[in-house]
Amino acid sequence: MDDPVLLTGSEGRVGSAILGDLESKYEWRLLDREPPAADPSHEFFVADITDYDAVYEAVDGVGAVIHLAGDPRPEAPWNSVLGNNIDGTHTVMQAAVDAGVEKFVFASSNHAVGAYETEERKPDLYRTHDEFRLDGTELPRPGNLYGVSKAAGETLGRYYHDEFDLSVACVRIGNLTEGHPPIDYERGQAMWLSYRDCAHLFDCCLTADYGYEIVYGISDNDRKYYSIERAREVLGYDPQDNSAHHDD
Ligand SMILES: NC(=O)C1=CN([C@@H]2O[C@H](COP(=O)(O)OP(=O)(O)OC[C@H]3O[C@@H](n4cnc5c(N)ncnc54)[C@H](O)[C@@H]3O)[C@@H](O)[C@H]2O)C=CC1
Ligand SMILES: O=C1O[C@H](COP(=O)(O)O)[C@@H](O)[C@H](O)[C@H]1O
Repeated sequence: MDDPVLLTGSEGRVGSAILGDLESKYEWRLLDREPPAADPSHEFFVADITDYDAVYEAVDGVGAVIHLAGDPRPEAPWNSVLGNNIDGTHTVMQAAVDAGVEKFVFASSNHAVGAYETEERKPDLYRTHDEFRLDGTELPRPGNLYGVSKAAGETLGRYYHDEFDLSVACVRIGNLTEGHPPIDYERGQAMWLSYRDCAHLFDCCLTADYGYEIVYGISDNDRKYYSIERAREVLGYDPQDNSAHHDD
């Protein structure tokens, strides 16, 4: 990717994992509604993603977008996910298509499929002996309104791919935690995504060729109920971390 890359939600946790490893690899444009904490070393747009004109200005001239901005709270209320996650994602995708962007990487979530974790399956599906796997071909099954908003973002991506030929990768991110997997939290350990695997996976999304993809964003954990085979095959994802290699 020789053209600049727009990173929305750059001031958050996922943004810092991505920039931590990839800052010097791409020419970044950063966008967040919060101003940068320090002097930014990249072009920075303070804007709300529901503001089409501001987003278009940021996206015009980039080759790819990594879209992270949104309300990340599983308990977020409808008015917030409707505005920040659904309207915001629609605005960024529409502006990307209008500006002729080729590739769009969408931060989806494990919560788009959270309701597959039924009482019958829990807690066994969080453990190594259990062979239950979601692989991205299943229908969305959200367990909260936040998950509904992520499923909506994936569907918007499908539409913009089919109608406008935008390459779209939806990454159903698990639990991004810095330095070590979540402690005393089996579910979080099964879906742990380390910072370096996060940066590597989004790097793969910028460099691989694809049409429309849904992949899971977790490290290569022994415990897992999300398959990472599609991410390996299509994107060349080769994670280095595993929650089993930590003591907690
Ligand atoms: N951290 C995690 O483990 C996971 C994160 N995700 C998704 O990844 C994305 C990033 O998550 P985090 O970095 O953890 O969240 P975060 O809250 O740390 O960062 C989100 C950033 O987006 C910005 N933002 C929010 N609404 C905005 C708007 N309307 N306009 C402009 N900027 C806006 C915020 O100011 C913030 O800097 C979110 O879409 C979240 O749903 C998905 C699964 C897991
Ligand atoms: O989508 C998200 O998922 C992670 C993990 O979910 P949790 O239910 O184990 O907390 C969450 O931490 C993050 O905030 C959210 O955006």
